[in-house]
Parts: sequence; structure tokens; C-alpha cells
Amino acid sequence: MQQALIAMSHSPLLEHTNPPEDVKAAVEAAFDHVRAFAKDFNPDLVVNFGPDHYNGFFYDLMPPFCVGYEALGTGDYDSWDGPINVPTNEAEKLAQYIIDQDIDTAISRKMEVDHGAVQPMEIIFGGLDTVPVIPIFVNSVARPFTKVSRVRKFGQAVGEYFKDSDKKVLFIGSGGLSHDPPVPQIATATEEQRAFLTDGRKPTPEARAARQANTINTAIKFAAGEADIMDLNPEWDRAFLEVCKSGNVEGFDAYTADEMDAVAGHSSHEVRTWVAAYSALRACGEYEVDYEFYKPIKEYIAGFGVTTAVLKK
Ligand SMILES: O=C(O)/C=C/c1cccc(O)c1O
Ligand SMILES: [Fe+2]
Repeated sequence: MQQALIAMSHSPLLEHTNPPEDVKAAVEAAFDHVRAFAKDFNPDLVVNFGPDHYNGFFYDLMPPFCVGYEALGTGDYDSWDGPINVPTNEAEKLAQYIIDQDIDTAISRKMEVDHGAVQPMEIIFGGLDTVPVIPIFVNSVARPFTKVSRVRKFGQAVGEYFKDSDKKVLFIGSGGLSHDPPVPQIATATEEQRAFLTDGRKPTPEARAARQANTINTAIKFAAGEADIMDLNPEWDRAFLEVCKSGNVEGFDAYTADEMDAVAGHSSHEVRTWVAAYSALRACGEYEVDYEFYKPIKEYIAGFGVTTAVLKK
């Protein structure tokens, strides 16, 4: 088996809020599963589809996709802070291949990636300086959003590139499922928020702490039924997981940005990373989802999903 997949939610609240013990234990068991899965698969390379939350990408230049040739973590919410082990030459060849398939992508020789991109690798491998990783940004917070069918085609191009590779490649998708954390949106932003969304790199320690405290407080209130954010939508989450399991990645095309906002929250777009990852795996062959965990967890502001998939023999 040359390709495999892990698609999972992330949450910066994992270390900051306190769900009931049985919920924490269930999430930890899911993390144990993905760690064992990755250890068993023993990838030579990870291709990591991740979102960003205005830590690395801003409205001064917001691409739908970006392949990182070199990258570093932003360290938000105590996530990976520093250089990432990216095989630059392979990333360059991958981007050229994607473009040759008539799918345009940005590239970066200094891509900054936040908790949303790095958390799965921190959980699975203990960091981003171990297994070589090509980080790929998939815009999941900043309108305008590219159509989901485009994300599928982008993922397919990535998968095709690796289909006959002699390397064992693990595709990771990080994000989702339904959730609506307090990340500002450009359409409703105040002047100050608009300035931040446009060019908010390198926040002061105070600004970063205030943002993080706001998210943590919102999560605590959300769990207590008192927060002014959209509820999680387990029904939507389960339907999305069914599409992942079906193997029919064209089924993702029915999702539209407006409907996702309306029924699953403004950060449900993070499932675009799953769409890219599942489409990449599908381009390598028929797959089966051999593990699924799901729980709506208000303390993490996340419809929390964890899946693994392998190619059919
Ligand atoms: O960027 C933030 O401040 C918050 C991000 C967040 C909160 C809850 C769930 C997630 O997936 C997030 O990325
Ligand atoms: Fe996120």
C-alpha cells in the first residue's frame, strides 16, 4: 500500500477547556488510533492539507490554494513554532504538476502555517521536524470561496502526482466538521477587525493573548449553552462523513459555501481539507474508510471527526 489517509478535526481548545472525562478519553482513544495507523503505515512523506485562521494568510493576498516549498509554524495557541521539514524539490515538482493539469495554485517559499494545519502532525508524529511534509493551504475561512468541485479537482491532481510514486505517502486533511468559532468575517468586521484580517501578521503578545482568551471564553460559554455562535450540526456532520465513506468524491460537489455557512457554521469550510485529501486518495485508487470517530464537542467548538482510509486491495 503506497498511499493512505488521515482526516481529522483540530481544535486549539484541546488543552484549554475541559469536556467530560468520558469525552476526553474517547478523543484520546481516537488520537491513539491515528498514531498507531501512521506508525503502521510508516510514510516516507506526508501531504498535509490544512486551513489557516488569519495567522499565515490574510486579505492582502488570499489564494484558494498554496503549496508550501518552505514553511514555518506560527506558534498560535502554543502550536508548532519554527521551521518545518519540507522536501522543497518534491514540493516544486508537485506544484508544477498541479499547474500542468490546468489547476492554478499559489506557491510559497516562506509559508506560515497555524494550529489548524499543524495540530494533526503534532498529535500523530510529535512535531513537524520528523517525517517530511508538503504543507498545502486550502482557504477555508476567507470569502470568496472556490467551488468545492474545484477543491476536489485540486486534490485529485495532487493524488495523481503521487499515484505511481515509489514513496509511501500519507494524505492528511485537518479541520471541520460543523463549527462556528469566533473568527471575524470580512463582511461583518469592524474597522479594527478589517485591518487585522487584511494584514494582521505578527500580532503583539497582548493581541494574541486577547484573541485566544476570547476563543476560550466563547467555548466555555458555548458548553454552558450561553454563547452567541451557531450550534454544531451533528446531522450535517454525519451526512458529510457518509460522502467520505461512499468513495464517490464527486458527491462533495453538491456542497455550496452559502449553505455551509447557513447550516454548519462559518468554519465548516474546513472540510475542504478533507475534500482535497479524500480526492487525492481516490485518485490513487478505490479506498475504504477503516476507522471513524465522531462526537459533537462544544468545549472544543467542533463537530469532532477522525477518520482513516486505505486503498482497497
Ligand atoms: O483561530 C481561532 O482563534 C480559533 C480557531 C478554532 C476554534 C475552534 C475550532 C477550530 O477548528 C478552530 O480552528
Ligand atoms: Fe480551525
